[in-house]
Amino acid sequence: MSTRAGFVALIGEPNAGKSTLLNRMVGAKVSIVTHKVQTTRARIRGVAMHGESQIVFVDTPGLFRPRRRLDRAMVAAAWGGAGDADVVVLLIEAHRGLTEGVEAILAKLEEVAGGRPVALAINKIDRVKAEVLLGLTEKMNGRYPFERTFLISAERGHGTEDLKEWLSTQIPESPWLYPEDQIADLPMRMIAAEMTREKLTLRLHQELPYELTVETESWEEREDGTARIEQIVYVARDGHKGIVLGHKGETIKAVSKAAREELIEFLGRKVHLFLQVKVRPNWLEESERYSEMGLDFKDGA
Ligand SMILES: Nc1nc2c(ncn2[C@@H]2O[C@H](COP(=O)(O)OP(=O)(O)OP(=O)(O)O)[C@@H](O)[C@H]2O)c(=O)[nH]1
Repeated sequence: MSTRAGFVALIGEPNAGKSTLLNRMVGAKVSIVTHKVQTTRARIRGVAMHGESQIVFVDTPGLFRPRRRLDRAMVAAAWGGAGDADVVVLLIEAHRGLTEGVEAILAKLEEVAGGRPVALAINKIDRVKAEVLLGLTEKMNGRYPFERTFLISAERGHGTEDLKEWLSTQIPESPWLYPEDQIADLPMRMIAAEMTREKLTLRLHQELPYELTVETESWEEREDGTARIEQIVYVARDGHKGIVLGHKGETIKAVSKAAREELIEFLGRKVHLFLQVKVRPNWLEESERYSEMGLDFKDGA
């Protein structure tokens, strides 16, 4: 039997459940899921195997109305991801239906898809009644010629195997793009930084400064098989530093502990994690940060 390999872009509004779906189909935690919106800042890819097919997912940042420069770069990356893909999957939320945000995506979809198959996945079906799903399926298909419609619950795993199965038939015949055991092409450093950012998000909730980023400064493989990882949490203002550190450094200590535990689980070996908090007022405007995040700066104006 011949092998297949190709790219699938997941697009949708923030919070639609893209990361959850990606995690579900890839079967490993490569994307970061939290209850906050806009957590996905990078074009994270996960690789799923289905029979002889290798499906490479491009998890795009939420498509939303861009206001700031970083936001615009994120949106450009999201659409860029869709443009490069062999198949596009539009993920919407069952209980929210055809929102303004979905309307905005539909308006651009034909152009971005450029003749490539687009599937509709209605997620969070666990939150609505069957009648609602029927109505929404009809309405959406009246608006765009979707190749297929899948009714799924990414969280519970309903319908996600069918979607994966279908995707595996839509990608072209090709040698595999990644070694079978490689679950993500995202550099480990970036995954580690995202883990710390997730812990900060969970710990700080509403207090979390939006202008916050985590970078892995150094990653040293030691002879005893452990890894020594240094990360810097960048905040935009002095006042934010205190929030991230917490009283007597409690917050950053707890974050560091939680992130380290997750890293140990992920890597399956011992890790020493060191976090530092630094103020960098202009990080949002620094172009090299954008390229580190896989975002294209030139679209920002
Ligand atoms: N009830 C229900 N909740 C879900 C389902 N799938 C995802 N969620 C929840 O929806 C929220 C958003 O999920 P994410 O996977 O982070 O969404 P996302 O689209 O990646 O969001 P961004 O990264 O912000 O673009 C999380 O709280 C999930 O637990 C589902 O099938 N049912």
